[in-house]
Amino acid sequence: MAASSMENRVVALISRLHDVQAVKFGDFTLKSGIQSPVYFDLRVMISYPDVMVEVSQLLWEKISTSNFKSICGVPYTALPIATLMSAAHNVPMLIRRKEAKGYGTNKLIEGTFSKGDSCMIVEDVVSSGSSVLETAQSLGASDIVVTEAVVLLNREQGGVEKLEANGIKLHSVFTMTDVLDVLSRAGKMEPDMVIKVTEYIATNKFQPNKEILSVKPKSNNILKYSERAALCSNGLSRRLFTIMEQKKTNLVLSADVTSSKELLQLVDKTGPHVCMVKTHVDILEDFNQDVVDSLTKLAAKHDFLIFEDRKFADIGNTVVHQYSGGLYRISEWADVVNAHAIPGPGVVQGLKKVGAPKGRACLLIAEMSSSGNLATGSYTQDTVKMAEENKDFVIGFICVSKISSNPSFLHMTPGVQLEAGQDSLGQQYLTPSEVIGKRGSDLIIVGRGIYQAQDPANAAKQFQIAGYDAYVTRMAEAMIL
Ligand SMILES: O=C(O)c1cc(=O)[nH]c(=O)n1[C@@H]1O[C@H](COP(=O)(O)O)[C@@H](O)[C@H]1O
Repeated sequence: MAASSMENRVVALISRLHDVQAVKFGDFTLKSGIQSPVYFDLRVMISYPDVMVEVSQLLWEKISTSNFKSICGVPYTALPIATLMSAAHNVPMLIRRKEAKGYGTNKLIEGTFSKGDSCMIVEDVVSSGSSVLETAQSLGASDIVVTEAVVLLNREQGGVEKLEANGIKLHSVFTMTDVLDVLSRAGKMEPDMVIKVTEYIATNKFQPNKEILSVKPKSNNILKYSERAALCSNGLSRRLFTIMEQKKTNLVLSADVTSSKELLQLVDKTGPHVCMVKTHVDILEDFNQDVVDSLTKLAAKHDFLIFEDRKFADIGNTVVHQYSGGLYRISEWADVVNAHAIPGPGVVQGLKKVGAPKGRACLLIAEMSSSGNLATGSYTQDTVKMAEENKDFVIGFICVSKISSNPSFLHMTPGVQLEAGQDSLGQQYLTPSEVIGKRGSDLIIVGRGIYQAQDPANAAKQFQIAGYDAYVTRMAEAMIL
C-alpha cells in the first residue's frame, strides 16, 4: 500500500534532520545523566527555518482534533516551534519561565489565561517525560489544566508511560524506531549502530518515578548455541541449536541443483559441514518420492535438518494443500519450511494445522537479500510480531540482520559469499563475518558459493570455518564489552 503523504513527509524530515546534524550517533550523556549511543539535538533547526516550519506543521497535524485553549512550548528548544504553531493557527501561547524573574510580576507563567483553561504542551524530544511533566506541574500551579502533550520524537524509553501515569496523553510524530528504520534504509546508518541503538532502547527504559534501569540482559549474541537451545520451547529449534554446537557449524547449504543425482551427491559430500540443507524441490527435473527418502537418510547420516524453501504466500486453505499434498507432499519430509507474512496470520495457521502435528516448524521471511525488495521497515516489524504470536510453530526468520532480541528465534541469512558482491539478477552478497559478526544473524545460507565451486566439500568447509569463527569472535567481543 502506498505510504500516506504524512508518512512521506515524516521520512523526508527524518532524513533532513540527519543531514543538518540534528541526529547524532556516538557516546552521549543525556540530561538524566545516563549514557546514550544516540543524541537528538533539535536546537540546530533554528538555523534551518524550513525545518522549523515543517516540524511545527507536523506537530500541529497531530493535535488538530484535540481540544485546548492555548499551547505551551517546553523551554527552550520547543519555544520557536510553539511560536510558529501559535502564529500559523491563531492559537494563544503561554510561556513557562524556568525561574521567576525575581522582580516585576515575578510570574512563572507568561500570557493571558483563566483558571481551568486547558493547555497543550509542545516538546521536541521525550525520553523519560520529566521535562513535559515539570512544565505541566508549573502550569498546574497556576490552575491551568494539562491532559495532552505533543512531541516530535518519542525515544521509546518510558516517557509515554510516565506521562500516562500522570494523566497526560502523549502524541508523537515519530519514534526512535522510525528514525532507525528511515536512516538504515537510506544507508545513513551502519547495521551495527542500528543494533546498538535498538538494544540500548530496549534495555534503557525510564521507570515511572524510579531511576532508569540500565540492566543489560545477555543479548542473543553472547549466549552460546547450547544456552539458546535450552531457551527454545520448539523441539526443532532446540535440535538445530544443539547440532550447531555439536558440529561447530552455522552453515545452511542451499542445494539449488536441478538433478536428484547431483543433489544427493552434493549433500553427501557437504553433509559433515552443515547443520541444515535447504532445497527447492520444484527445480528438480526428475523429482520423485525416492529422492526425499534418500535425502532423509543423509540427514540422519550427517545429522542435519531439511528445510524446503517453498516460500508459501497464500491464504491458509491453499497453503494447507500446497504443504500436505500435490506432487511433493512437503510436510511429510521437510523439517522446516518458510513463508511470506504478506497474507496475514492465516498463512501460519494453515501451515501450523498441517505441520505442528508432525513436529515441523516454519520460518517467516522478514527481510530479503535481493536489491530493491520490499520486505523492510514496518513490514519487517510486523513479521516479527506475527512470529511472536506463533512462537510454538514459527522458530525464526529469513533476514539480513538480527531483528528480534528473543534468544529462541533463529535468524537465517541468505546471500552469502566469502567476498561481498552481487550476481547479475539482483542477489546481493555479504561475507560470513559481516552477517554473523556485525549484523548478529545466527546462520548463513550458501548456494552457489558451494555447489558451483570446483570442490564443493572444501568450499562448504571454508564457509563453516568462516561462519563459526565469526560467531566465536562476536561472543568474545560481547563478553569483553
Ligand atoms: O528464503 C531464502 O532462502 C532466500 C531469501 C532471500 O531473501 N534471498 C535468497 O537468496 N534466498 C534463497 O537463498 C539461496 C541463495 O542462493 P545463492 O545466491 O546461490 O547463495 C537461494 O536458494 C534463494 O532462493
